[in-house]
Amino acid sequence: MQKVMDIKNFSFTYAGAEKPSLKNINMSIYEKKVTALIGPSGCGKSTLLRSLNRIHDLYPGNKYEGEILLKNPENSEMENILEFKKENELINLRQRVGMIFQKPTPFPMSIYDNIAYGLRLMGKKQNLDEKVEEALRGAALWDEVKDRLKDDARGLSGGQQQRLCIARAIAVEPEVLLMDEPTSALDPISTVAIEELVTKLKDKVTIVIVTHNMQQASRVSDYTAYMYLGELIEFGTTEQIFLSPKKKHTADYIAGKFG
Ligand SMILES: Nc1ncnc2c1ncn2[C@@H]1O[C@H](COP(=O)(O)OP(=O)(O)OP(=O)(O)O)[C@@H](O)[C@H]1O
Repeated sequence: MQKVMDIKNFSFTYAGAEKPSLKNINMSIYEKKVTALIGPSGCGKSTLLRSLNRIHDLYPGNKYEGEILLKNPENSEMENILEFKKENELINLRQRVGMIFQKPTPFPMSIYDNIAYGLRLMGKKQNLDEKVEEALRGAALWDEVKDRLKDDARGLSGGQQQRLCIARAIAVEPEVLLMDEPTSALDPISTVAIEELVTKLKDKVTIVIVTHNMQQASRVSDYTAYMYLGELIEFGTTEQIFLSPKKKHTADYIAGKFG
């Protein structure tokens, strides 16, 4: 199995906080697989996810220790993203490691421009119509919006907006897609649509997903990381974590005894 990211002895402390929110995390993210981060509220799932594309750095003063390595697709070398310093390195990183948030965040512009925006920014201005269509098809939204591409994206339903955000993210061809509880604001039908999409997308992109919903983790992921109080308690294939966890702590959480 190919690793696309490798997290080594990673600790993270928020600016002004006394204690680290993540302590000595070691785990790998495997290419074209879905990895779920699970654990009770406050255990550090979102903090870890947001470290993977340095989105924390939109606020200054956070402290990173250890390494987060990302495979360079051109030469397969693993590069430490914690060493990226220049603004353009970080912008490029966030294009390579995209992010989908809990609440859909469409830009205040048309459906078409939501997708075209990032492509134009990257100078990918040729065959824009085809690229927009491909991204919307990839996010299973094309049929629903093809006759209203010029309409304001904010007029879409919540589930459609989330798929639009996924289309926007995949349009710039990221290597990894981070999803922070992408269905928590959605109804059950929209949730099923996003879960099916996650399964379909892994042909093209590696996915890391934070979820509170254990059934969701077991349905969509190949690997699962169980976290507690800022530490990684257990990491393994989803089957192993759910059916034969090695640690009692993991077993108790999966059995719903706490959290
Ligand atoms: N901006 C911040 N500044 C300081 N501490 C923070 C900040 N954001 C989160 N924390 C702390 O970091 C720890 C991990 O929080 P995080 O949001 O990553 O947990 P989580 O597992 O994603 O929780 P939830 O499931 O409730 O979203 C918590 O103790 C939290 O209080």
